[in-house]
Amino acid sequence: MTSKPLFKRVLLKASGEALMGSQGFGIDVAVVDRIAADIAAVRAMDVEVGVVVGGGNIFRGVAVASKGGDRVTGDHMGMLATVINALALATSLRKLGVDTEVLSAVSMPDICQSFSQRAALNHLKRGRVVIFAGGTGNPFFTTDSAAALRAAEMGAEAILKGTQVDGIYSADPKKVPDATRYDTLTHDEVLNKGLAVMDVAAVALARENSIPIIVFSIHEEGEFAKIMVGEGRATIVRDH
Ligand SMILES: Nc1ncnc2c1ncn2[C@@H]1O[C@H](COP(=O)(O)OP(=O)(O)OP(=O)(O)O)[C@@H](O)[C@H]1O
Ligand SMILES: O=c1ccn([C@@H]2O[C@H](COP(=O)(O)O)[C@@H](O)[C@H]2O)c(=O)[nH]1
Repeated sequence: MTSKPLFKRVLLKASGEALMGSQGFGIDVAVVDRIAADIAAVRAMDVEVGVVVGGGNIFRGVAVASKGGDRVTGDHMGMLATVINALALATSLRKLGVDTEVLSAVSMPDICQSFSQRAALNHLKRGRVVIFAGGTGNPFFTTDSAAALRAAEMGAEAILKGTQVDGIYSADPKKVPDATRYDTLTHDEVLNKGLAVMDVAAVALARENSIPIIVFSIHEEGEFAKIMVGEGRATIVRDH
């Protein structure tokens, strides 16, 4: 691929659920290795890459709350799940020779560095992939919100949401098979139409900071790099 990348610094939100592959739970190392290779390809284009990884393959706080458990404890467990995924992804990236640092919103200094904006920017400028673990560090949020927050803090030019589907549809395509797919939308349209591919707080934060959101399938090998040069299949959410 010879085209010049569209962005100098991006934030990838990598689906946690994707990491379990065809298993019902946990981490399929082959899948993590493949996603790491896709990130390495974008890094090789000299793009600075931050990554927020979800935790849906291991734990979501709402699952506890729906069974009568304590939501905050459930969310703490979900945040820990994102740290597990971040460590797995960092391991796969390092195997490929990609300099990578994990920064967690929840302090656990024996395992990884704690997040600070200053440290993160420093790592990015030195060419390291930075994986933001622990979400926002607060319950009642999701890693989509963490992605929008870290993108704003890092001055990222775009959020790339690598998820289970290849874009934003008129309804959840997993539930409504004849839902239609959008090529482009504005942040307001995503919010006003109630398109639930990303949570409201995340879309609102991206809108306030004029950060485009590009939704694509993380299951398509090489798609991340294609999108960086304006190719590939995705829905683009932007102000105009
Ligand atoms: N209008 C819509 N267009 C596209 N997908 C939608 C829409 N509404 C709901 N969805 C669903 O949203 C899902 C993405 O949500 P979510 O962020 O929870 O999953 P994820 O990317 O796997 O993240 P994680 O596992 O890290 O939480 C898609 O897989 C899709 O089924
Ligand atoms: O800022 C955050 C981010 C995440 N959580 C909890 O973690 C899980 C997993 O994240 P997903 O975005 O769903 O993949 C989430 O369901 C929350 O329980 C959080 O509390 N705060």
